[in-house]
Amino acid sequence: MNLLVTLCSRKVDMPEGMDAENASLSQPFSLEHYHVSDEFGFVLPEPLEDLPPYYQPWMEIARNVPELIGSHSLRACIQQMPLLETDPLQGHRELRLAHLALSVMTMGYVWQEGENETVRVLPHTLAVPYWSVSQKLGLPPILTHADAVLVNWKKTDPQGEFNMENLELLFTLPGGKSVHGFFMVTLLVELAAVPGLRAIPQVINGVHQDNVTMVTRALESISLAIDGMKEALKLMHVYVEPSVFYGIMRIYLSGWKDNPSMPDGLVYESVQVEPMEYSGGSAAQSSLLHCFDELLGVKHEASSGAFLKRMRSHYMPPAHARFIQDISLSRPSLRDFVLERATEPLTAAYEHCVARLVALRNYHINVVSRFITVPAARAKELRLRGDGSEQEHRTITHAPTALEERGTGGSGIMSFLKTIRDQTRASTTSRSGTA
Ligand code: HEM
Repeated sequence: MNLLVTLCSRKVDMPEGMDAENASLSQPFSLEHYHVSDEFGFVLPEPLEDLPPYYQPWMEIARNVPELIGSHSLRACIQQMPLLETDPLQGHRELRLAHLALSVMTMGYVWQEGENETVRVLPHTLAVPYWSVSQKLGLPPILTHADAVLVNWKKTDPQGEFNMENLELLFTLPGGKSVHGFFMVTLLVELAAVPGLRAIPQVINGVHQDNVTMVTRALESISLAIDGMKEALKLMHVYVEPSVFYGIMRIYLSGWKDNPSMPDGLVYESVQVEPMEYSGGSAAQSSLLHCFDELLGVKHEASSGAFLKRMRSHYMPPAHARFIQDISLSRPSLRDFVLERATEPLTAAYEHCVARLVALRNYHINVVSRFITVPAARAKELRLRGDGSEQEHRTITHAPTALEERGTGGSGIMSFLKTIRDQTRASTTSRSGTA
């Protein structure tokens, strides 16, 4: 078999006006080629903490979004902000920090007064540079997982470990400690996956070299990494308060696509006259599970598959989307290789991987139930009966009703997540299924 993996990077579907690189090349499959770090995976290594002094007007507002929302003055501050050029921004890291700062301001601007007093127009002082930076990066002009998690961190002690006590957010949103918990636990899930990402080239190159042992070992590493992701996800229960997530934070993560509170979308002033629609931030935009799905040959059902494809095409850094794409195009596929070789350790390693992925998705469903389904039911009950503590009233009864039953994609959350879990289970090579 050819030692070289042929990678046909197709043009990733991008929103109108955005360019994606389009490369066709032949080389062994490697992470580096896709801006995936050996040490940090999809997380941006050592993100910048500040922009040049010219951008202080942005940074001062972006760093104080929760306070300015609290005093109902964020919108006024943004309207008075000077219109800054984006040409002075140098390189990928400055652009990513600028996108994050502009994203945090935008979410605050739109949702400052909750779901009933939304806006139709994002002022040009924010919309024009935001659109420009988004185009340069190939990201949408809304807060994404790539902003809120992948670049929104620093270590308190640079020599210290990656743990919750040693991680700080660069920018935050209303919700206090739970915002830190939510984004940093998600960051730890990304980091836990890194050994699994490092094993992906070994699987693909191993299949091409017809090296059963290499593929088997790499699959075992991926299983361990998926278990590590699940362990990290458990920290959500320690660091995030469900009522705060549901009642305070969630609206700031929601978008203006399929959202009844903003049925027409949002006009980006001086960018385009017609309103535009974008989905809110979600870890469905993380590249991790997309990679493992493509590697293992998980086939999603039409509607959930379409949602995931949209997340991949429009809401991830283009290099990461190409990574996923090229995993999916690699031939022979891992699944065909496993079926064809049919050796006991290889098949067991593959089945185990699928089972671990099902277990992770099952755990995630429990998390979603605790952080969305249960508080949503409680909010409904409180609205009907009017009892409950003052604290409860301050948090969950103010949650947006438009988001009650829906995910950021507007889907019925639980049936969506269970379908994806069941399709994962169905990719097993045995008839009886696993997990
Ligand atoms: C409090 C914590 C969390 C909640 C409430 C939550 C909620 C949700 C919801 C509602 C969806 C449906 C799609 C959408 O609305 O965007 C979703 C999808 C998804 N979430 Fe989470 N999530 C949480 C944490 C995480 C974390 C830490 C990860 C891992 C990086 C993650 C990974 C995913 C993935 C990959 C999907 C797409 C469905 C799938 O592939 O199984 N979530 N999540």
